[in-house]
Amino acid sequence: MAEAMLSIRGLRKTYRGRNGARANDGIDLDVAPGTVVGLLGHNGAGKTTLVNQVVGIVRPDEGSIMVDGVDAVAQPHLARALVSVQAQANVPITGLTPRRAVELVGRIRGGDRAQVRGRTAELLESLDLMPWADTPSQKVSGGVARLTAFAMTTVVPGRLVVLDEPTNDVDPVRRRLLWSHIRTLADDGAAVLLVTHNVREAERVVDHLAVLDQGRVVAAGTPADLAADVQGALTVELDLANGWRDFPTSLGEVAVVGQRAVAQVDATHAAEVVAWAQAHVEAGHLERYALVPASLEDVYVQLVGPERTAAAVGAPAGDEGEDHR
Ligand SMILES: Nc1ncnc2c1ncn2[C@@H]1O[C@H](COP(=O)(O)OP(=O)(O)OP(=O)(O)O)[C@@H](O)[C@H]1O
Repeated sequence: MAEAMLSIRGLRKTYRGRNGARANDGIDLDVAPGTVVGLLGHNGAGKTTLVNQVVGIVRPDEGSIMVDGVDAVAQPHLARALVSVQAQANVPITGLTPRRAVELVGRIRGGDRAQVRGRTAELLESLDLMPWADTPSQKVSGGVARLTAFAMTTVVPGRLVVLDEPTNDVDPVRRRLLWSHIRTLADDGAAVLLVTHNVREAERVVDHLAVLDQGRVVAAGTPADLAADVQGALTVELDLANGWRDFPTSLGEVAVVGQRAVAQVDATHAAEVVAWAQAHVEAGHLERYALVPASLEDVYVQLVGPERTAAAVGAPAGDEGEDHR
């Protein structure tokens, strides 16, 4: 990997207060120019805390954060100038239109008027936002507001671009446009740190992934490295007819949600499973079935587990603000 634009070592942060959440517990992470690094993790895993420390909103207890050789803990204002951030919550743009908001940020970030105008039009066009370009912000949908926030972040991108859940609220067609923009940002030389829950889609654009769980990196590598764990595994998806539930023991643990059942099977049992499923389609017990290679999302779920996810969605530790700069 080229020399890192963002280099994090031994990052620790515990929020003070009643519940004392240990949000980051010794994180190491590098993002090189020209690459997209995906940061995955369940709700409360510590992703936003990490981002907030990179941009100097939250002060780490321990560890170092270097942005292009600048010590972001000691000199957050210098580091911030090198970073563009799309925060998890959209910055309010009341009184502006998407076009005005994007142009304004471009000018604030030092872009020249004509360049900013051109780049804004290009972004609005390619994200399919032109129908709302000149609509007052209070009348645009959540997805359009999210895409506008992305355009504001990338109109004059920093050398490090941090995107915290950029696809939230965005429809599937525009999500594709967005993913391709994210890839282009890196291909044009930016180092991109992408926080997302959308494992399936992120897999197509990231070069490296880090999975956070309870404030620690529990797995890291390329999508292929991480998916190697499930090579040879298949996922069978069944659409059940009329509440039918008679699964053979060879399917192992079957997760049923409503009329949909999902199980992992070994590739060596594929023919047997297909024969079984086909017979039950013909008998009217199954509407349809599909056998697909196990995905990175399956690896992710194995790593962080649904029970952890449920536990993490508890009440926040409180103490808002005290630890903020
Ligand atoms: N300002 C704060 N004061 C106290 N605790 C906090 C604060 N911000 C976050 N926490 C706690 O720190 C832990 C990590 O939170 P964080 O927001 O970093 O997770 P996350 O991975 O970004 O979650 P999500 O995907 O839901 O945004 C959680 O237990 C959370 O409740």
